[in-house]
Amino acid sequence: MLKVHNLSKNYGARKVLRDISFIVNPGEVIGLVGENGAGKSTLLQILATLQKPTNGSLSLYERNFEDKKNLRKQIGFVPQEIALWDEFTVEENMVFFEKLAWTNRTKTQLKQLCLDMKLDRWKDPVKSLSGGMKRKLNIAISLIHDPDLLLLDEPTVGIDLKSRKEIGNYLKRLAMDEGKIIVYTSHDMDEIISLCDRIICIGEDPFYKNLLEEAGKSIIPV
Ligand SMILES: Nc1ncnc2c1ncn2[C@@H]1O[C@H](COP(=O)(O)OP(=O)(O)OP(=O)(O)O)[C@@H](O)[C@H]1O
Repeated sequence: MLKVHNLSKNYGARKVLRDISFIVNPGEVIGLVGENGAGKSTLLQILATLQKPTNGSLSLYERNFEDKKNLRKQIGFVPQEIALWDEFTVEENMVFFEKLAWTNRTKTQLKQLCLDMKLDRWKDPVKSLSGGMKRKLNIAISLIHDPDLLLLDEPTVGIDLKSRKEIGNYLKRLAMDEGKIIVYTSHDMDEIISLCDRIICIGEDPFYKNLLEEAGKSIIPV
């Protein structure tokens, strides 16, 4: 279970997140929506332990977020910016990140993760991949250490519709079958509506809340 209690984040005088509290249960896919600059990436980075909140407390399965070293073993993060070794092949990238992970994986398992993400360019250098293919590889890398909490910041930008649906279904199954917690930001409301169990609306603008309520989605009050 992920618990966030009275979380705030200021950048200097700018108050980005104000007093946010919510709980996410194992097996849930949570959408994070809001206008540009609302604070979605900031919240994801705090959940990924990459930023400290100004105030508030967080825990994942009762492990406090002060315990970063152990917590990071339980968290997978796909940032907005693609972070890969361009000169290396897909295989070499997967093997490199496997060495940094805490779980040992065979090459067959690593290759299967790429195939699960609809990426079949195992022997090709990353620099020869399209933007969407690089994003698929980024998602596969985030899954290598089998995290309990998976955080994805606009992961499907540039990915074709068919692959997006397949990756979405894969993530949903991961949550349902293995109890993973998935928190996901996207500006694609159709994707959010079809993929997410519950949704957090960040920011003051009621646009997203109204739209989601009209679509009959469950909104997490923060
Ligand atoms: N490191 C930083 N230093 C100062 N201000 C920051 C920093 N990072 C983000 N901000 C500001 O915090 C606010 C929230 O930014 P954030 O990237 O979290 O928004 P977002 O909801 O993810 O936006 P988008 O939909 O455009 O990706 C913005 O006003 C941004 O300018």
